[in-house]
Amino acid sequence: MSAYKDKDARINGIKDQIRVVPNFPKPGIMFQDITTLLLKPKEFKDTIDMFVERYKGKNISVVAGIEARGFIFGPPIALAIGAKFVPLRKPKKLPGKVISEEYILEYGRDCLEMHVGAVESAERALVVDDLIATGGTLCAAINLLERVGAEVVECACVIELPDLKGRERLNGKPLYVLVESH
Ligand SMILES: O=P(O)(O)OC[C@H]1O[C@H](OP(=O)(O)OP(=O)(O)O)[C@H](O)[C@@H]1O
Ligand SMILES: Nc1ncnc2[nH]cnc12
Repeated sequence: MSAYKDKDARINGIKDQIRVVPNFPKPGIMFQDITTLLLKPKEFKDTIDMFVERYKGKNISVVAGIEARGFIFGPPIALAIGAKFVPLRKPKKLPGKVISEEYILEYGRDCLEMHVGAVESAERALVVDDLIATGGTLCAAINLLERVGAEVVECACVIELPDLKGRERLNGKPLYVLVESH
């Protein structure tokens, strides 16, 4: 689902603050830069508020944020809905026992890890990131959570690159995005 199609008045303001940088980090990539959105308190707050309005009261006990940019949007959402925040990190960053999932990116390969014991069986989880491109990263995050028995209620991203069809890799898990970029 995309809030963009709902024509919420806040959406255009959010979209306008995302800078598109051609050919970064590699030729042919149109990089969606959310650091410019973070410089604008109103639009940054609108972004968080829109997610909080959607997920408050949905009995979500864990917000899982994906390194690095999911660490910007995930924690304020978690605090506002009364959920814990669990970081899903790149390899060798977490000090405790972890489970790992490898995945393929638009511009390379990577791996996500989660601390064993951070999420318990039957918990209701929301996965948060800034952007879905090919969907490989979100797919790895969903797998990590489901391996420990959690129910992934939805994935939430600020931006979707719909041309890359990442949604189709989420095995039917719902995805909610605020902005589509072509
Ligand atoms: O849908 P996908 O094709 O998997 O791509 C989306 C992922 O790519 C970006 O992160 P990146 O891997 O560049 O890491 P970073 O946030 O640490 O820079 C973005 O923040 C998502 O996490
Ligand atoms: N085009 C893009 N912009 C920003 N982050 C990305 N991650 C994968 N593709 C991306």
